[in-house]
Amino acid sequence: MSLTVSSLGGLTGAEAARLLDLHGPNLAPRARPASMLSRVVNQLRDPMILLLLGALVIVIALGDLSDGIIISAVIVLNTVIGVVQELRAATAIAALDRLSAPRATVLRDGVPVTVDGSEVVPGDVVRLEAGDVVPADGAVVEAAGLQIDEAAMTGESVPVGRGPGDDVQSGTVVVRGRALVTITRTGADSGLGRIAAALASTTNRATPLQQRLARLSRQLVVLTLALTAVVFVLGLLRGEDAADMLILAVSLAVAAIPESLPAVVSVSLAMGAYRMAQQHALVRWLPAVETLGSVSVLASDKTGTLTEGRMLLQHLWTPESSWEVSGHGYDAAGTVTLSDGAPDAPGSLDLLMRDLVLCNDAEVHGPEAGTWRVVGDPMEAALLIAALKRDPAALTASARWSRVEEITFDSSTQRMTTVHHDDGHHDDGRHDDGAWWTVCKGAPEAVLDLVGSRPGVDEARVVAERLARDGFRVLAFADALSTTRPASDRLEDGLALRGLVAISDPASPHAAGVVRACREAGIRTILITGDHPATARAIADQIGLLGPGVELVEGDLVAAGGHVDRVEQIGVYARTRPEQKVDIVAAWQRRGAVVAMTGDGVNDAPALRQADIGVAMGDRGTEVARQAADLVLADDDLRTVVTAVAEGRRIYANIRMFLRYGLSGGMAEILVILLAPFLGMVVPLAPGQILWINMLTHGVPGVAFGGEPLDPQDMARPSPSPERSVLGGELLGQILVAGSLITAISLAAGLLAPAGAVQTWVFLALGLAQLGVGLAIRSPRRGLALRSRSLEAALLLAALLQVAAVTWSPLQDLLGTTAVSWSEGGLLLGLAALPGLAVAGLRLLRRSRPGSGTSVPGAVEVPGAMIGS
Ligand SMILES: Nc1ncnc2c1ncn2[C@@H]1O[C@H](COP(=O)(O)OP(=O)(O)OP(=O)(O)O)[C@@H](O)[C@H]1O
Repeated sequence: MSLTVSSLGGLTGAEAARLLDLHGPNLAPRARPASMLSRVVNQLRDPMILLLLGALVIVIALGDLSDGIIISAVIVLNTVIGVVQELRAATAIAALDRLSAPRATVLRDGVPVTVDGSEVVPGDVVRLEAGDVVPADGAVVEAAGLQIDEAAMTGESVPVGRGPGDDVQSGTVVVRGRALVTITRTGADSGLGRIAAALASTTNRATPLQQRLARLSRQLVVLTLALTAVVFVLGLLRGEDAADMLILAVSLAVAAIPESLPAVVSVSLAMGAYRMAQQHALVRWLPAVETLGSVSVLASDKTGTLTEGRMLLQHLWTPESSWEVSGHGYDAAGTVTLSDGAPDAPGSLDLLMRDLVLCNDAEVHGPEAGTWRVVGDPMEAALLIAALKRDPAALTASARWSRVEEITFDSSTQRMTTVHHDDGHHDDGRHDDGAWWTVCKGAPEAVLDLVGSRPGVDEARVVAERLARDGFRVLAFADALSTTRPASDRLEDGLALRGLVAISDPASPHAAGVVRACREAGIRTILITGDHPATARAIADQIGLLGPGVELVEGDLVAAGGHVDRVEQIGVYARTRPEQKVDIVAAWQRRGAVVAMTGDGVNDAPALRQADIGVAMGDRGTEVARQAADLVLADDDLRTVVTAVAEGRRIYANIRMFLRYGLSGGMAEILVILLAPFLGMVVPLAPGQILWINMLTHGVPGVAFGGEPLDPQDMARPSPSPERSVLGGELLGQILVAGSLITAISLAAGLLAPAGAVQTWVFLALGLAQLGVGLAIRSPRRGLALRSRSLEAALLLAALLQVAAVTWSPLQDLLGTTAVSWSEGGLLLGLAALPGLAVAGLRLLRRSRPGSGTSVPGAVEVPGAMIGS
């Protein structure tokens, strides 16, 4: 405890504020935001836009002014929309960045407080412990077993020991021990600042989905150019007019371009991430939004994730007697009383209590309003609170034992040991050399093996096993008194059993609901814990993780690779070490699972990175875990993972819905142009008309598709992995069906058209049919919720504009259309409705087929009203 009662009081709040003004915030220099010009140029460099520019040159050369105007308008509009969307996405991402900013614990006015990493100033005293990221450069003032991983700065991944006087650099990670550090340099002056400045020029990479879509559009462009050339040459060979053929070729090129595709995707992702943030799910990098929907396994840790994490010490046991502790959570109220029929043994209780206080790194402050405020490990705090219930002066009474040495807690040894020295001043005035008191606490197996076969040990094993079966986390304590200082390499020699404590950490009231919601959503939940198998089993039983055919195994089996062939049967892993989490995740991934995994410890970082979606708790997790995670739960609530998964699925489904809509329309346009000449229609659509259709059908409803609610069917199973083709599954087939239907009715319209009105009829039928298909593929609605009607509104607006194009004379002139009569209009409308009706009919048929997922319960219990509408 020497570090917590340090003479270092840190800065006062006022000094810190002044220094913050003077030195500026502790932020790494950011990449300069792209200039407007570079954003515009970026848009124009898009291959699709280049193709349009080519088309523009050709139509102008041919003297086709109205088509030229439309093409120019589309280029300008596309660029403006692209830039605006990019800016919106950038703003959303910047907001996310701010939300997931690192934090630091500094001493202000002598009290440890958690502040934003950016508020750390030179002169601040920062408290570091395992799992912290050093927030700025500083010098170590006090340290206990401090080990720092400097890989971020030096690339050297073996942790190095650091002691008083040594420097620590910002961005490095505390893997063990604790320290107080005085900050010397912050922000751009610090080590990380220098690295960040060097990296500031690197730009954000596209997400996998964006990359695949970019590839898809490049392929479309190449395909189009090839088709265009073929059509052009064939037409010339047939003896058609060269200018006509050129216009046809340009039309074809224009038709095939899904202009709005990249914008729809990037905006869907960024806005989705922003919406998730509002629901407390902070996505730390955009591709995670895509992957989230595909998660099929959720590997959760126990403490604080599936349990409440508010621990309460309830039983104490020594070989002499046993006691019960009453109270709730961190409430100050509670008493320590002898168990029924147990003999009174105050001496043994006193010594156990002293061990609880001494071998402990937590702090409690208060109580305020009857409750302690806890700093540090909640389990250790529970020990302090129990000691205070017995003796309100317990902490001061133990203060004369100053800690002189320690072996910090390590998940792999599952114990910690501290050595304390008493200065030799006795209450009666005597004085001697003092005494050394060594305390070891940890998992019962770890501690009891250490003390060997001394009296009480066998009974302790039995008691520990019984308490663990009741769901308690059990810790064993052993200690030793000596008149000489124990040798550093033999601290744990000669320890004798002191006793056991049982700590309850009840299952969170939401845990069972999360497991159920995940199951309904096609996600398998597994529990990975460092705790005793009996404790793990008790919790797993309560939350419905274990059932017939589901096994609980221990970490040793994982170490031996025994889990690999039977991961599907294993529901709970107990006594696992952090490094084994990586093996468990990898075994699932080899089976094709997409794994989300929670973790909070410093050792969890590798597993968080290995998982497809690493999940960290925003409040409770260590800084390292947060920085290694893809998803940070700002409310520390596991239910938020389910919300985020639902949002991920919604985004993915909507992108695919838009692809289905956009690509089937594009396909129809190409087929109509390619096939029409064989039916005697040389140029069935002018380039301007095609662009008009594209602008209407994609532009207006495009954004609305991104806002579509989640189809309850999609909540029943993970989305296809984004690693697979975007067009995978049924999507390609659906595009072909809808595209062919639209083609058929458009060609029919052309054939039915009176002489001179072919283009108008094809134009009207093709545009309206696409909108009809859009209406048919949108996600099903429940009730009449107005909020979710934006797609219908967008489609209606587009339909009205399409009609205006053949009825309003300025647009008629621009697009080269002619008026249609009411009866002709009715006929065309009926024709245009057919593809949409057919698509809707096919969908009804598919949904009513048994096993198609209709029977899946739509009501998934997740917070927030994100699912459904
Ligand atoms: N501060 C500590 N001092 C001594 N022993 C501890 C301490 N913390 C945990 N232990 C022991 O080590 C075991 C493993 O703890 P660890 O923190 O590695 O588990 P974990 O995987 O984080 O557990 P969970 O999944 O419940 O979060 C615990 O069951 C406990 O017996």
